[in-house]
Amino acid sequence: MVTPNPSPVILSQDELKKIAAYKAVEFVESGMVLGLGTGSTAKHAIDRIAELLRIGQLKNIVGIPTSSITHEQAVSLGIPLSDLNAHPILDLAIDGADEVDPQLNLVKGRGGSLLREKMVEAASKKFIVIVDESKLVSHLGGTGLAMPVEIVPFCWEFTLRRLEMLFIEAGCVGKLRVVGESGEPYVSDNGNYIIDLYFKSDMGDLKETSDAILRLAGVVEHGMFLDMATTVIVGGKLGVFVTNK
Ligand SMILES: O=C[C@H](O)[C@H](O)[C@H](O)COP(=O)(O)O
Repeated sequence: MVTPNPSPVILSQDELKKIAAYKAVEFVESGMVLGLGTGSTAKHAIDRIAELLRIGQLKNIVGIPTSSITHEQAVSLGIPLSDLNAHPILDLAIDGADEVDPQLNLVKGRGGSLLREKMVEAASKKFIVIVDESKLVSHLGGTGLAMPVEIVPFCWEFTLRRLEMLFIEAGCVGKLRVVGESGEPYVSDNGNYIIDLYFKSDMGDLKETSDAILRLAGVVEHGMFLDMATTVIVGGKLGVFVTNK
């Protein structure tokens, strides 16, 4: 489905994110338990949900945040929150992504959140992904950008080398994510480190790649979200595109 952009004005990337986010919020209904995503696109959706709650167009929403930063945003906007213990099944989750392939597989986590996102989104009956069109790729990892893997801090260099060895034929290089120029490891919401994997050639079969990473002791989770999204909403210069699985 395509909603054409009626405006001839050139929209910024952030405006395209906002359009996708607002479209996703049209799928939110009163009484829903909602997974609240993380990142600059999800932030727009959360702002919009809070606005609709404020003006009474939405009622009785319970939000399940996917990161501490989203938790803070939702609290500051007065969105009622809970967790997976109290709500093991969610009606809908809305979140951004770093890459989306034609089968609606995703790379997520370049902003540092992936484990809580995956837990919440895997527990949702529906998962709407919101992106601007720059996130669309023909195959995951083909952009040469990072595929994040969350690992335990214990002997992280050992785990990094093991990850590289797994994909040595694909020319895989791993880098510990650090905070700015400090050189200090980035620490996730869960107290873990993140290794960014860069593939010189194709990642290969995605399911096999996923399984191989998850089999490695020391790995907590990775940023490939395979077969999880039920809908992707893309904000593009020609309009908003909605694709359902
Ligand atoms: O780690 C961050 C999350 O997975 C984000 O949802 C993802 O990076 C997309 O973020 P943004 O909407 O800011 O591009």
